[in-house]
Amino acid sequence: MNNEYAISVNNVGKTYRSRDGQHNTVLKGLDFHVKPGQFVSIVGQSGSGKTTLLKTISGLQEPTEGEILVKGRPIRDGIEDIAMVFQSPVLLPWRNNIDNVLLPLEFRGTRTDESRRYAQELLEMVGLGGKAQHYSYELSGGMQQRVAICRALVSHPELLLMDEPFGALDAMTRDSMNFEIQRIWQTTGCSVLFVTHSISEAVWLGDRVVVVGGRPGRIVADIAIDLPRPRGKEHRFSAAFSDYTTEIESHIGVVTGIS
Ligand SMILES: Nc1ncnc2c1ncn2[C@@H]1O[C@H](COP(=O)(O)OP(=O)(O)OP(=O)(O)O)[C@@H](O)[C@H]1O
Repeated sequence: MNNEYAISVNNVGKTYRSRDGQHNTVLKGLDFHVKPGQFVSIVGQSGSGKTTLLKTISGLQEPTEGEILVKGRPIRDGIEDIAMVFQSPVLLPWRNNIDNVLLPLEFRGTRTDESRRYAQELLEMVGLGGKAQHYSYELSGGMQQRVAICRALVSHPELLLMDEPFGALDAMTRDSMNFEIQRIWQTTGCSVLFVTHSISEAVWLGDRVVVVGGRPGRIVADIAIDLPRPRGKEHRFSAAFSDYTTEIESHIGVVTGIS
């Protein structure tokens, strides 16, 4: 079995069946592999199946065709080292921030004194060390999303799946969260799949940008982003950056007929 990849998506398809028997094939023949520690951005038109892809990789739903391997093992083996971050942080309002971070470990029955220390460390890493005992309603949207990221990281995931995590944030907060997530990723070394509607965010963060498009959705482009790390603001204004965004825009347009 191939353990070389953090994730292998092999010929994956997904068809939803509605109650009245209608079939909607959302993804078909998807094939791609993610190396350990890679940051892969995923872009595509609304409705192209990006969220479906992430949910299928996470094991939240099963593929109708093909298979997904995480570190060479089928997802149905109950792989625990995957964590997901959604657009909305969904923190429990009756628990303080550190107890929200610790929630996944409580669900698994693996919470220890050491995990509390680690949760505090994570909050400090995202600049919220002083807010551990506060509640989510006392935080801004960006701060809440940082707590949600800590909650995803507390179980030391090797694979972090992020579905438009910064989509609800204002442009300035989103910018600073991009720096934050780059730093977190470089510190933890986990592999990341990052869905976004922002092509520039996808390019700035990604080692690769995968474009999903068509009906049913398939991979229409997989572009390696050869920009130095760590990336700073200046990279957003480079000629190479602009070439990448133009190329990706053209792939999204080709599939939809928009040019
Ligand atoms: N649970 C479900 N049952 C039936 N159809 C679904 C389900 N989830 C998604 N779909 C359909 O699958 C298609 C793809 O949806 P999905 O949310 O994966 O796209 P997306 O690319 O993430 O969209 P967006 O960018 O707007 O978030 C849509 O037509 C949607 O209506």
